[in-house]
Amino acid sequence: MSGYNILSIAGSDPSGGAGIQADLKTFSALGGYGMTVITALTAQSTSGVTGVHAVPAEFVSAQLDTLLTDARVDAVKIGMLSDTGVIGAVAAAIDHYALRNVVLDPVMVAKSGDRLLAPEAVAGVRDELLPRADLITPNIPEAAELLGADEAGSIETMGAQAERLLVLGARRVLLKGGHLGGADSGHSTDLLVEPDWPPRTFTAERVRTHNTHGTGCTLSSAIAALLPQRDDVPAAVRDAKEYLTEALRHADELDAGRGKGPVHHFHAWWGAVAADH
Ligand SMILES: Nc1ncnc2c1ncn2[C@@H]1O[C@H](COP(=O)(O)OP(=O)(O)O)[C@@H](O)[C@H]1O
Ligand SMILES: Cc1ncc(COP(=O)(O)OP(=O)(O)O)c(N)n1
Repeated sequence: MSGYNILSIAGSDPSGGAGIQADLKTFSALGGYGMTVITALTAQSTSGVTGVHAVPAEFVSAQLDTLLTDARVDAVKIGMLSDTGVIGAVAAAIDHYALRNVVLDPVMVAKSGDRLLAPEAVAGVRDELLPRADLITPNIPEAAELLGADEAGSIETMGAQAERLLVLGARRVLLKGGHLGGADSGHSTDLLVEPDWPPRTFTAERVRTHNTHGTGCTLSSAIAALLPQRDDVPAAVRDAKEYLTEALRHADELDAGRGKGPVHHFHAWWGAVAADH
């Protein structure tokens, strides 16, 4: 037996830039075996979302039960969830199957501005899933929605909001700084906050590209793929960010639509770097 099984519980993006499709590309590039439980279909391109068709909660449970009574799962990435019924189904499966290495990307709104989680379901993510995940990876607007606060405008406020998410029951928070403008906009800094450790920052060059569709999905699925390999959250975050930054550097090579294009999962590059770790 070799290799790790990584499960994505998320929505489908036909453009291939975000959601289940981005997750599977990431898992494969990082040496994982990808599995999927689909929570919603979106009609989506690089230019935006024109429709969402949620999978009924009972059928999300059926997918989870069928898969998890058969296969070992070494890590889980949770993305788009749509509604409270689906949130309940996923929370129940985490408990029943004692899922580990659970990374929750609390997806709420696509970069195009289209809503992917019903506003009334935000409380469900906060109360049902946030305490069950080993790591949550909100962006700045998602952290603000979870807290009912204004959006952070500095690394200091990001730190304070991440601490508040710990108080709400999160085990670890990676607050992503991609939406932060301002003085240090030549860099892209994320903040990892966990109990009993000083906050850690992960900084990369800010890649000058318009093509950033799926950055959040790629980062969270890369962390999930790397957690069983590294067995250390900061090391998995460090290497996942390195993978994402390289995928962003190659984004302009793709021609996948007229809007905000996807990042490029550049397999050959990771093969070379993986050998160094
Ligand atoms: N132009 C960029 N160059 C480098 N890293 C970026 C860039 N834009 C976003 N990132 C990184 O991508 C990840 C996700 O970004 P963010 O925009 O904060 O979340 P989301 O994609 O969920 O909205 C973070 O690690 C962030 O630092
Ligand atoms: C089906 C689906 N899931 C998640 C997202 C959001 O993805 P994200 O990585 O945050 O990238 P953007 O859409 O914000 O570029 C999505 N769009 N679709």
